[in-house]
Amino acid sequence: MTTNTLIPAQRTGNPLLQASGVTMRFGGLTAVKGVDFTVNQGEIVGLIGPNGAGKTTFFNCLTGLYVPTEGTVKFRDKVLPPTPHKVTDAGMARTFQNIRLFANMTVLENVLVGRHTRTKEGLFSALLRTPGFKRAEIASEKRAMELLEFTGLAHKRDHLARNLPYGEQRKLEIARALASEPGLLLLDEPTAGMNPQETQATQELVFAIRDQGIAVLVIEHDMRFIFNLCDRVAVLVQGEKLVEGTAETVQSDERVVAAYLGTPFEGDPGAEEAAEVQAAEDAAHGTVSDSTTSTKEDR
Ligand SMILES: Nc1ncnc2c1ncn2[C@@H]1O[C@H](COP(=O)(O)OP(=O)(O)OP(=O)(O)O)[C@@H](O)[C@H]1O
Repeated sequence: MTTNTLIPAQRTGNPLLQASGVTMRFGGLTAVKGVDFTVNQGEIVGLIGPNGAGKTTFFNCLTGLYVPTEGTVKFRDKVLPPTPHKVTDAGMARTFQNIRLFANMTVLENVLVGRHTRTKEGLFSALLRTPGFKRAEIASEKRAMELLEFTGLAHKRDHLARNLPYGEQRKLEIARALASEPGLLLLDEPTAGMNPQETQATQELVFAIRDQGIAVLVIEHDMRFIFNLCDRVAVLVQGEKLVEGTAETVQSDERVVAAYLGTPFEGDPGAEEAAEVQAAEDAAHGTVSDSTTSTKEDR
């Protein structure tokens, strides 16, 4: 991976993204409830939680896809504009849970599309192919090639996106997001469907991105990936932030284990269920068994 083409890291630790009291309701359902959340410059932060916990909804609130029902999201101390396009202009870029590439465009063209927020030339100069437009076009292509080298895709520049293997499509999504020169990159399940080698490569890529001074916020179900990668992890459960801290803090928190696995079992596995079945059978046959009186508290 070539990393020397990008700007060196400036890791100051200042707040970059600040969400305060973010709530998102869909009709009667509150998907995200009063979440406070910060990403500092130079950090890799993870957002985890069981299925349906509200992670993607929260992401969508951060990236302008949804306007939160309550609360504010600030990026570099300014309240974020409420549309994805303006959020990208402001310096936040994202990838999606389901890959969204232009399948029939080449790898290079996909990255060039990602550059459009950073080029000032308008439609008029593009149609007339003014000198200014040509200069901007050359600069854009140079930058796009740097990003393809950085993500290890330079040799595939002329391949159609749809012909790339799955892992490379995910990398291309990241290259395209980086093309908007973000200060913060948001990754929604970047390793979904990847094999262990691809997951490892993604981990290295995310570290390299952070080393270029870009903060990263990542949603992921792969716990090993998250705990290896992140400086800090926040856990959402039923729309609320349950715990936030280092990998060690989160891993050792019993509430997190309970949220993922259900309440920890006490007693003999299956004993309570067996007692219920026995009681039902006894009731059906008009008999009484000792097991009917056995409860978890008794044991
Ligand atoms: N557009 C929507 N309209 C109505 N309900 C929604 C909408 N989007 C999400 N929800 C609901 O909000 C809750 C949170 O969903 P969300 O997709 O944010 O969870 P998640 O943590 O990202 O889940 P997963 O890990 O399965 O992707 C769920 O109950 C979901 O059904």
